[in-house]
Amino acid sequence: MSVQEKSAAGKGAIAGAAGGDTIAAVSSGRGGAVAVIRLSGPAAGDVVLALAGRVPEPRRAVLARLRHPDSGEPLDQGLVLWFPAPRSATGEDMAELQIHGGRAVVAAVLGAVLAVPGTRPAQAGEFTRRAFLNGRMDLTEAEGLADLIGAETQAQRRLAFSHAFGHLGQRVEDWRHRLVRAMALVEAGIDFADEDDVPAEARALARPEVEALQRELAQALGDRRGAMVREGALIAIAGLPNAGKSSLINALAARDVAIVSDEPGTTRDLLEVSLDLDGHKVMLVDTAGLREAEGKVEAEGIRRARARIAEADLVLWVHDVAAGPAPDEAPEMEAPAELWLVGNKLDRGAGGESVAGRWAGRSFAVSARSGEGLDVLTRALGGFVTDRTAGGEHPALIRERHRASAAEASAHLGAALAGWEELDDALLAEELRLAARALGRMTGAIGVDDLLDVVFREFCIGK
Ligand SMILES: Nc1nc2c(ncn2[C@@H]2O[C@H](COP(=O)(O)OP(=O)(O)OP(=O)(O)O)[C@@H](O)[C@H]2O)c(=O)[nH]1
Repeated sequence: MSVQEKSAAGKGAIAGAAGGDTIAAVSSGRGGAVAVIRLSGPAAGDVVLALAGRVPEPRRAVLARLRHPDSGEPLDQGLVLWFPAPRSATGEDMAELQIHGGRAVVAAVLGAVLAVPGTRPAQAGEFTRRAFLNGRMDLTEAEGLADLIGAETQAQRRLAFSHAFGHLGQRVEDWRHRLVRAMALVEAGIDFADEDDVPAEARALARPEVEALQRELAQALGDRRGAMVREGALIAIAGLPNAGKSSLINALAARDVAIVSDEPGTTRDLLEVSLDLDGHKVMLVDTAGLREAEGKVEAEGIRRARARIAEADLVLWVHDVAAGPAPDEAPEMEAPAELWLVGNKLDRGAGGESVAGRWAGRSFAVSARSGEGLDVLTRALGGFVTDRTAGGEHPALIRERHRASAAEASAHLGAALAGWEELDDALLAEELRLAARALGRMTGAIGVDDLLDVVFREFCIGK
């Protein structure tokens, strides 16, 4: 079979879901010794034939000299891989050229690839978009892949990995299938309305399943672990002016990121630093000293600080041990999720005294200046994030998009359950259908054209 015939056969199998162009891009990062050029689309085989002189056996790396298709000039020697449709990452004919990573080599080979008719440069995320359109992955897997590529910490990598390889998608599809079964039962009431005993019985059978789904959705919505791993646990550093908040952040971040000065009220705005703490992403937020503001700017800083403290997973209340005994509790604060006391400036005062009351077991003594006590605090922070993100199954919902879909589904299930006895069959079935639709949008099984640009623009070119 010629390459063209092979390509045509492959294209038939995938019903041309992503259009007829063949896309090409450098998929490896800059500056490596080896560069990878990927191709996807019906002309991928033509390109390999034109540059390498032959198309290798599927999925076998073959060393080949690559020439310009027009001039015949040798450009480089490298490995060529051929993945005919539909067993390829995108579901289309694909090829990969592994060549030397030099700038001129890459430019020459990519130029030669794009000289073959029917090829064009790929847009960001276009390979993955084609994989989605050809049914090789669902939308949550595509998002997981974006997160896997962007993962900065090991916890993010682990979460993204399970997400990229179907964990979330399977759970959502399971919910949706159960919901569709419940809906079929309710609809049986519509179809057999003239048979007296069917409607009531079918409804009664569907109800426990809908209740169970509602419970599972509520539990998934209440689980913040996914967001905490992906976006980082938010740790706010609060305290009176001059307590050493900025110095503590600098010491924890081991770099000078916050302005440190001995003039109270220096931190007028919020400064956020992202850290990798024991493999977990943590966002440290330096908040303006909470006190009666002297100026408008400082007042605004304090307002923002309070808002951020209210959303924090943990607040470290920094206290200057040289300024007197630790307060019994943090002054002027709405109760945050969790509050620890950090007695700072240990180098200047006693300070290490045990603290009772609400701080017991959650107080630390450090010196941001000398570094004393910081190792204990850092370990405790790592332990806090590990505790909050570990355990049980992988979180079901990771992004805001997932939460919004799940919340929408849950609202429809709530409406269905609230009206279970009164609603007529058609209205009840409609609530269940809308809930199933909201879940379907999460995996991309249903009506997501409007979402694709948003999801795939996160990717880099070549992925
Ligand atoms: N001796 C000593 N001085 C410290 C320590 N930490 C901070 N300081 C000093 O305390 C002063 C205030 O420190 P900052 O880090 O700016 O305090 P802040 O809480 O961020 O202050 P505001 O921005 O005004 O709210 C500076 O002069 C620091 O050098 C410490 O551990 N020991």
